[in-house]
Amino acid sequence: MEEEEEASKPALPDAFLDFLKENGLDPSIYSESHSTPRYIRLKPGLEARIEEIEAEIKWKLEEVEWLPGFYALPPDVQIANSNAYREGKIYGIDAASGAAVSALDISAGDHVLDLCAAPGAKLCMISDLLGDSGSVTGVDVSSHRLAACESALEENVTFKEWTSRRPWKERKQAARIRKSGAVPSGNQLPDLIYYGCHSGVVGLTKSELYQTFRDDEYLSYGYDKVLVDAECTHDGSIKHVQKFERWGWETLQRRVLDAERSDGLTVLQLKLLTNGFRLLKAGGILVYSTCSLTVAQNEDVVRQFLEGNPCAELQVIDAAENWPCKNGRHNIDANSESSGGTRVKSMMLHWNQNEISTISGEFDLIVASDCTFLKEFHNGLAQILKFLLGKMQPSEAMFFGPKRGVSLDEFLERIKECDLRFSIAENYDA
Ligand SMILES: C[S@@+](CC[C@H](N)C(=O)[O-])C[C@H]1O[C@@H](n2cnc3c(N)ncnc32)[C@H](O)[C@@H]1O
Repeated sequence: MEEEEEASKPALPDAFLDFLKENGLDPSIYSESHSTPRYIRLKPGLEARIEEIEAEIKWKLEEVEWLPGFYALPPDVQIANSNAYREGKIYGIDAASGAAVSALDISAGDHVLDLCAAPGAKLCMISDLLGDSGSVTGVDVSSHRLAACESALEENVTFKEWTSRRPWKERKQAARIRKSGAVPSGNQLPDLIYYGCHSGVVGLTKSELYQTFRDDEYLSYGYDKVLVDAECTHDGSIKHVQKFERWGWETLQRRVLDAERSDGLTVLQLKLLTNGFRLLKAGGILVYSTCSLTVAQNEDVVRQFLEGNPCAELQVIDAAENWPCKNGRHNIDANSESSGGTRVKSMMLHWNQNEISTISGEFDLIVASDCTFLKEFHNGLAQILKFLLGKMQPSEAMFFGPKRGVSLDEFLERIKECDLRFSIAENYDA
């Protein structure tokens, strides 16, 4: 029995096993690494030609039911020499990468920023989903990784431009369009920009990119969707960890386990997330993803970001309902079961939403925290409160939040205009 257990143990060095233990991760996920399938994505529009593609790669593809356009195949099936691959009918991309892109909920005409784009698997998929509408901007700091990205794009999508820096004239023009409030025109082919850390993104200058925004200044311009697929320790990529068998386990120490590097990484991750959010239009969607499984590089980074950016809101990913992993909805369902006879339900509600007749006048008590921060939403928020509060019985809304500038006073003016009464209680810890 002991021998059997020993045999099924993954052959990982002790230092990595300690790292997994410290981070509460189960080492058995690495034991199947040699049989973990690889994934490909089919170019949209080729669904009817799947049999022809299977003949070209000499393998029957297994559809990934929860991720449209994705297929699994065993790790030892070679596709690189097949016509299907060479002609760009299929390309290799992990299902988890596909999930991150599908969480962006890309629609035709979107302007998308991929902030850590190289080597470009997700960028290819974003480009595919946009077709010839909208635009995609890829950014990365590593020129050699961007070279790989450029090749991937050349093989898989058409793109307009590859530049280390947008020309001054073009940046000026983009800044003028932004100041005039005009929406950038659609039908742009992907605009690939290697721009180091700054300059050229939606017309922002370097100083604008790094300036601190005023409370009421959060972007009415910017990208519809932003992907921050941050630099990380890659410990969650089973295939990546497997490569250390060839590279030598000693390099794992430097690349994954070095605590100092991890601390530096979490600072970088938070900065990337914060910068990505700055470039997101109000009401846009940002996806933060990593291929690490540690809480420090994921939940902790997101928590710190949300603490510093009260106007950002965490959302349940609608596309994730059928994903074979834990998600927000799983928690909501678990909580609703633990509330006895009380009905618990979640829904998305936009403050300026008009069509909410099914829940209007339903609530005795509404609790909200820290949401009076954005002036442009004060009217919508005050009106929706009036709409939701019960009219036949006494009802009230409680707002919690720190006092910031005059935004609360201004919100209360809108509350008065809606004929609602209010009182303020201040109670701060020393
Ligand atoms: C996880 S990889 C991105 C993978 C890519 N999204 C894909 O699907 O192929 C992280 C990338 O972040 C880049 N990176 C690291 N620091 C950066 C920074 N300050 N700004 C932009 N990119 C950065 C790295 O060069 C690396 O290519």
